Amino acid sequence: MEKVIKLDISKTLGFISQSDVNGQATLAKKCNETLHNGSGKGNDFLGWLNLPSSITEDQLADIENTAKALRAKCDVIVLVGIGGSYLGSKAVIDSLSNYFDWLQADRKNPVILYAGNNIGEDYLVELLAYLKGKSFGIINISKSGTTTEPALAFRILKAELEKAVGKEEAKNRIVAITDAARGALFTLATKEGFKKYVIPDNVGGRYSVLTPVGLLPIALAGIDIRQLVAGAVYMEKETAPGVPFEKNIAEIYAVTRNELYKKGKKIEILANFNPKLHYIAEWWKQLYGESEGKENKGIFNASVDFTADLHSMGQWIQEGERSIFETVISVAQPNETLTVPTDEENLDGLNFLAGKRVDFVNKMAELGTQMAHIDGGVPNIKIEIPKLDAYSIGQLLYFFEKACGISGYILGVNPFDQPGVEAYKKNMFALLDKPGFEKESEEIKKRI
Ligand SMILES: O=P(O)(O)OC[C@H]1O[C@H](O)[C@H](O)[C@@H](O)[C@@H]1O
Repeated sequence: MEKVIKLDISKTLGFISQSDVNGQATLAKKCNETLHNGSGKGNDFLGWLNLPSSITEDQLADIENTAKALRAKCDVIVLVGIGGSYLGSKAVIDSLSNYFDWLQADRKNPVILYAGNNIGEDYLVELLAYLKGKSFGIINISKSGTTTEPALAFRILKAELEKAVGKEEAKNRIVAITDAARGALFTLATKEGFKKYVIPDNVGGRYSVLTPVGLLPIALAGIDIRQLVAGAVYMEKETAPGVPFEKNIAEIYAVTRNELYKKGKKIEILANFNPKLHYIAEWWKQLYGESEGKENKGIFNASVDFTADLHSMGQWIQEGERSIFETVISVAQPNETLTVPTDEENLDGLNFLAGKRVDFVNKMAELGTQMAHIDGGVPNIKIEIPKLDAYSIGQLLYFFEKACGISGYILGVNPFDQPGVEAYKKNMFALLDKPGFEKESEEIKKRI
């Protein structure tokens, strides 16, 4: 079996035509070239493009050593971060770990928990209660170093860690990943003497999974980051502008989704048939949503976990407004084997499946769903990954990143900024009387 991911757009034809797709080949190629020659919008954020092939042995070894040192000290690691500062790690860790990993008592790797991605008071209190008496460490990730949610969680967690092990030992258990020279987290980490990793200036948060932002937590979870990077390196080559359009899956995916969008398919639903992929979709939603949703345009990104959501959103997908298309991530081979047992009494009527793999049942659900949805007017793009391993996931991440850059340029937006995210922050700061927001505070309070 080939160990590469495959893209199949044949089930969109009928909604769009092959000549619609081919007709955009030159534009897609131009957009891909524009990314590589750095002449497009947001060209100060293109560091992710060659990231896989430029990661050095020293960088990988350093990350692995830090992971080893933390692993030796900590049974639990709290990853503090929001958006691009945690979604990539969680996506990879969840997709490549035993689903019940966090319940295992005899562990080789620390449990990874998350904070700073919400402002839930109960969440933090319950987390602190869990951490009591545990040997824990913190990885604090913030590109800007000024994001409120992680800063707030870190302040609380750091105080707790210092209370538990003392200020000196806490320093050995805290790693900060942030800007090279700016931001509150940079200042704090420098002053306190925490181990620091840098998020390069030219890599935006949602494109940062292959920097220490993703690699350190992923390594801590016991995942082979070299294989992850190797998969991304492979995809970097396969999606380069020199690769002809017919073979360039990033260009084809970017074109296909834009052609569907032009035909009124304004919502893309990323579907999986494996619960471990849930957070890959969450990561993908930030990647595409923040990259393309601007200037009053852009596909709306949604996601579903099948077959669970066939029993909830399945109805809408089958018969609701015909404004959607579906992109399915299909895993060709499971890592484990389980066959349906025979039951003499057959009271549940399932003996027709006896001896069949559970994955065979899943694959028939997938095929049946694809056919039903196409019949219902939902174009279907299929992305097949060979199996859930680090090499395949590395390919998948880079594939989505590359296609996103191309797709954003096809749409005509800057895929590397996110000006709209500031609106809620400004209001929140005004409402909280943050120093520097006095005028906004006065204004907003009149509106309440
Ligand atoms: O890493 P940080 O600077 O803390 O940013 C975390 C996240 O929040 C911001 O508001 C942006 O919208 C995201 O793109 C970013 O990933």
